[in-house]
Amino acid sequence: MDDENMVNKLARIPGSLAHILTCYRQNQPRVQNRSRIPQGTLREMNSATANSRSGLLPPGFIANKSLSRMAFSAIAPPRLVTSKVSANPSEATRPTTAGPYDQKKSASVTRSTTPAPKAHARNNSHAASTMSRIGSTTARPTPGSYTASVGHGARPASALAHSNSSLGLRKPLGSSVQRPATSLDTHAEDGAGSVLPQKRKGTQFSSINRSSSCPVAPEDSHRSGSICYGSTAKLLVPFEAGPKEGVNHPDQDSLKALLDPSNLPPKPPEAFQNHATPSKSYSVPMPPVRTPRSPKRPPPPLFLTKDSSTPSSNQIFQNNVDTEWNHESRERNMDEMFMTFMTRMTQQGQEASGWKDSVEIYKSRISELEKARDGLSETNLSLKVEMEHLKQQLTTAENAMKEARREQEIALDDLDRRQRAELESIKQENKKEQDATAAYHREQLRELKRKFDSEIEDEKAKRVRDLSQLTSQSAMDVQKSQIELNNKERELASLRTDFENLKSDLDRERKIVHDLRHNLDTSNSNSVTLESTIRALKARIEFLEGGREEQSQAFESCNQRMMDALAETEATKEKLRKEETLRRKLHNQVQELKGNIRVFCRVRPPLNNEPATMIAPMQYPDDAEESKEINVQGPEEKTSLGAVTRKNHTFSFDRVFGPSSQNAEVFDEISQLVQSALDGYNVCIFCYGQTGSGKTHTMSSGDGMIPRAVHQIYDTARGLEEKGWRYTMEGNFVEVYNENLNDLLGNPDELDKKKHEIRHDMQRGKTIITDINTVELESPEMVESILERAAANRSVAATKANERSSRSHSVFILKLKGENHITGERSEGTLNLVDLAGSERLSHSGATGERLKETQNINRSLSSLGDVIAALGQGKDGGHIPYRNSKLTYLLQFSLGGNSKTLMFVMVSPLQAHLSETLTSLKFATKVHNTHIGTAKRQARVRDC
Ligand SMILES: Nc1ncnc2c1ncn2[C@@H]1O[C@H](COP(=O)(O)OP(=O)(O)OP(=O)(O)O)[C@@H](O)[C@H]1O
Repeated sequence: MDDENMVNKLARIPGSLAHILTCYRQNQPRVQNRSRIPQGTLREMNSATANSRSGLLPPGFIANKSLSRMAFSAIAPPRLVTSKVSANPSEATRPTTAGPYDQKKSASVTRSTTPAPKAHARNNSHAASTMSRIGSTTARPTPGSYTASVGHGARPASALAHSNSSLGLRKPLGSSVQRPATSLDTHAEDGAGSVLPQKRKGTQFSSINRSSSCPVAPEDSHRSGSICYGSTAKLLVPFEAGPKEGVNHPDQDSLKALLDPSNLPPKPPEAFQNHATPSKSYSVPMPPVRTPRSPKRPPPPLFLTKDSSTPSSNQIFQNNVDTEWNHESRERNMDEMFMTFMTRMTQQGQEASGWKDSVEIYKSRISELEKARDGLSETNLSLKVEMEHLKQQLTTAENAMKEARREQEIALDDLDRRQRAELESIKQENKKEQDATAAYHREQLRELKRKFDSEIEDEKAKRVRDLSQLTSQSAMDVQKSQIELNNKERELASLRTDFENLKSDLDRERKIVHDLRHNLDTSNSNSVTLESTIRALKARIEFLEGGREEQSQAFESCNQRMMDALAETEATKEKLRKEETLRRKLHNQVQELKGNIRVFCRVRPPLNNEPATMIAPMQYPDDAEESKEINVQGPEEKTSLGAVTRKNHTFSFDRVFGPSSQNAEVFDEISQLVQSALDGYNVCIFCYGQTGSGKTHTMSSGDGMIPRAVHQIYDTARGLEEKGWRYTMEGNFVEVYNENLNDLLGNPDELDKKKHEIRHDMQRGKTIITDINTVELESPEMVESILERAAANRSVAATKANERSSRSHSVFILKLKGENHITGERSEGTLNLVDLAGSERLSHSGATGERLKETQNINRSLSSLGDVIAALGQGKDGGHIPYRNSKLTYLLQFSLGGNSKTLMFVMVSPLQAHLSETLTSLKFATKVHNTHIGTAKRQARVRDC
């Protein structure tokens, strides 16, 4: 009673669960779900709710927890879950009053919760039509709608609903329905005890989720009314089995039958499966099910679980018995249950006939399949034939392929052979090219070697030339130093002389002073004497004034004697002039008698750095007498018997000067030729000999022939002044180098650059050189400056090229013009002092390049000189004399002819090393010496007086 009171109290609370249940009981439309809850259940719920609110847990709460949850879930508004989407909505919404054997309205069962319209379309071809689930719709709410079906394809995913729709659930309760055995299924049967193959359990024919991985959560399952059974699933079975649900017995056996997997509908035939869509949705021909409609409202649902804690159906039933329901309603229920049972029985009968129809359908299907199998067999046979044909083609193709492979191998072999042959030929060509390239490179190497050798030779020759140039430069420097030393010595001597003179002057002054003092004394005494003399003279005047006539006569006699003396003096001078003319004539005759070309030989002394071992043996047989011979021992020669012998070469000249001879002695011999130049003759004195033999020393040294000649000329000219002669002297100093004329008194920078031409006045016998500096020698001292200037220019030129003194001819030209103002005579002579270049032979010099050119020019000019002398010696004065063969002979044309006097110095080196050149020079000089040049002609004119 307390509970009832409590329930009543709760029922009065609007919105409370008890209130809702009360309203529901009174058929008041307060909620959509009009579930009828059994009193017992309601009481339990009320009790649980009360306990819950009071915070006390009633006994068995835990065991009944899920049940309580189900209770809440049961009163919740039905949830619409689409478990199947019919391909034909009209069919889905069609009432379940369709004919049970209408195949178009056969049930369609799907496992998928997703719509699969195509599956329905395909199933149509197998006479599987969509079967709308029989059940109530939302438009017709059912109070116990845990299995609330859907309208228009939307219904809760109720497992029971599936059960109803499946074939298995249409069978009578407690019996398993085996699907028709077909030939296709035989292989799938596993033992006699199994009603269905194990693999088919829980497969396509049931929408009951058997695995623990139920797609719907347990709680959701409660709401949706689906059944998930497994290890953790709780079973929710609608107590109120709606007519469309097919579960009309709330007893335990019926529930077990529902849950028995063997009651699931059989697997559709394989042929059907073959045509099933991948969506795993398929249709099976369903036996016609006639859905009975419950004439009355179904009893209130009974909540059951599979758990042991759930009271069994008997208990429930016992509880129901214990409830306070009235008997009338129970009788009504029993009647209804009986009616339902009867309906079910009738339905089962109808289903049995439906199964028979299904068997018939299966049989026809089997026959169709057998036909199909026959067709497939034929197809298989044709395919085999085709396979055989293909095998033959394959064999043929393999043979062809082998043949092609063999041909390809042959072709590859040929190609390989050809490539080897080509490779071999390429190798041979490469080898030839390499040989040719190597030969070409060897030739280039040889050419380069030759080129480098020649360059090395040139460089060596150049170095040798430079060395020689340096040597000669140093020799020149030594010579210069020696000249400077000589000058200094001369200056010192002159200073000493001056000192001596000053000393003597001082002595003389002292003597003069002494004399003056003495004279003063004498004068004093003389003055006394003079005074006495004056007195005596006064007495004499007085006496003479008495004898004037006698004195006049004596004066006239003295004057006459003086006039006689003057006449006698004039006669004497005239006689002297005549004697001078006669002397010149006689001098010239003497010179002519001596020969117009004379040869002197001079041997220079050994130098300090030349020991006696280097000196060649030379003897001077007539040194004490005339000194005209020289004996030279030739180089050692081996006789046929092996004895070493030396030839004696004796040469005879106009004069031979030995090593001890001095320039003064030499000049004495040539001074007469200088006099001849003063007398108006052309004189040519040249030195011939090899380099270093003493030519420059003889000709141009401080006491050489040139300065001595100038001094002599000055002295002679001064002496001739009293005889009426006045002389003017002009000097030129030129150089013939490489057949070019250079002015040694000009600008040194113009050496070898400025061109000078030689012009001859054939009528006057004069030679003119263009653009040449002429120095008038006003004093004999000027010749020294001339010589120094020329030597300086040659040294400058030597630094530019080589030793010019030995590689060029130098010609000092002194033009002497004399005029006798008494007699009117004029003379014009030329003195040429020539220092020839070294006469060494080309083969001995070993010269190359520029030096070779010099040597060739030197040899040519010396050879031309010899030719000219030889031509003159042959008496061809009127004939052709080859003066033009060289610049030197052309320059000396009027000094080498018949009216000129020529003196040749052959200079000899005392060195053994120069012996060969010495002999050559002496032989050449002998030839010149043996030449007789015709009578010289004096260039003198006598002015008509
Ligand atoms: N009679 C001599 N007495 C002393 N020394 C001499 C004599 N003759 C030559 N010499 C010396 O010998 C050296 C060579 O003489 P020199 O230069 O005159 O020869 P060269 O024939 O003129 O040579 P180059 O042809 O090169 O001019 C000089 O040092 C010179 O002083």
